[in-house]
Amino acid sequence: MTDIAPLASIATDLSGGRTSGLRFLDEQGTLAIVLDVTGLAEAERKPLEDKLRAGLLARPGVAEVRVAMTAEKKALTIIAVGSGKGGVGKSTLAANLAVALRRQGVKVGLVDADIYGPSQPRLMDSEGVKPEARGSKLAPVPNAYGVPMLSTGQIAAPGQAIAWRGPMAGKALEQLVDASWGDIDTLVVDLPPGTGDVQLTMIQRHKPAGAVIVSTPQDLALMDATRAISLFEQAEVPIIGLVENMAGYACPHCGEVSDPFGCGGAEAAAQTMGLDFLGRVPLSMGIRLASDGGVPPAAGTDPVGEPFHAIAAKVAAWLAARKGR
Ligand SMILES: Nc1ncnc2c1ncn2[C@@H]1O[C@H](COP(=O)(O)OP(=O)(O)OP(=O)(O)O)[C@@H](O)[C@H]1O
Repeated sequence: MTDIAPLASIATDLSGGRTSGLRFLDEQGTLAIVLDVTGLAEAERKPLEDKLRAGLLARPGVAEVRVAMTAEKKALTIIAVGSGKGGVGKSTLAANLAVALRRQGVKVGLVDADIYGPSQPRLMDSEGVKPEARGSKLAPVPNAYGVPMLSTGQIAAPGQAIAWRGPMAGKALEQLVDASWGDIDTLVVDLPPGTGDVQLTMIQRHKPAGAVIVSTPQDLALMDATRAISLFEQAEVPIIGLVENMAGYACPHCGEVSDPFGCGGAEAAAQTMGLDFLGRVPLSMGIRLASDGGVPPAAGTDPVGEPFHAIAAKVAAWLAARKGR
């Protein structure tokens, strides 16, 4: 019988210490081995498995190698992006936050759980692309911005998701969050506006690490935002901070800055509530045009992307501080 110890040592070397449980299953030289692929991207796993198998098969007495791949189910850090009401730019912020975090080195994915208006496929330039199944799980759709994404818009027929209630919405969210995310460790989740079923499922089942709340500056939007904030606070989900969107409009012709929705309301509200203010994104034609064209402003070098980078830097610092705790 071939000696196991030298084979185990070869396997350790070939896999960078990821193998265990090496044993012969029969007298004919069938070898079984466990390969821990935790933290490896999907594309890295197969080559490693092949290398290990080839290395072992090259040894005398080994006729077949059965590799069992295992991976620890890692807990994803979820950042929920919410708003009190629709149309305040929550999806725009979620997309750009994800892209900007990626640029800052965070391994981030994006989940579009906005069943009333899934807009991430458009924002991330992957409209019409359906996610494939990887085993029993969905494989996130890649894009040019390095932020794999899954959207309710990709798993439901157009207009169908809006009718989802409680269990259906919960199941959809489950599929999106519990997908085959590979080496992604942080998920930005674009929630529907308000405080409905999806928010409750998100909070109860997937416990976000923190929430970013988006509001426009006017009082009514801020009142709605306050409701979204209290939902998270009641569930003990920390509020990472508040973002003021569509604040201040610079006229493309004369350059004069006006404030159609007011300005500074969200910052003042954050102060009153004892929350961090993450930043202000101006109302800008550039942001609207780039977003509708499937190019998140944070992906380019145009100055319109800068506010998103500043906000993402604060969120990244929050994530780093949380890790250090
Ligand atoms: N700062 C901005 N400047 C200009 N246009 C913006 C800005 N933020 C968002 N928009 C535009 O406003 C519209 C609504 O934005 P978005 O879809 O992000 O809002 P939302 O809060 O996610 O809405 P919903 O809840 O309906 O999904 C989009 O056309 C978007 O391009």
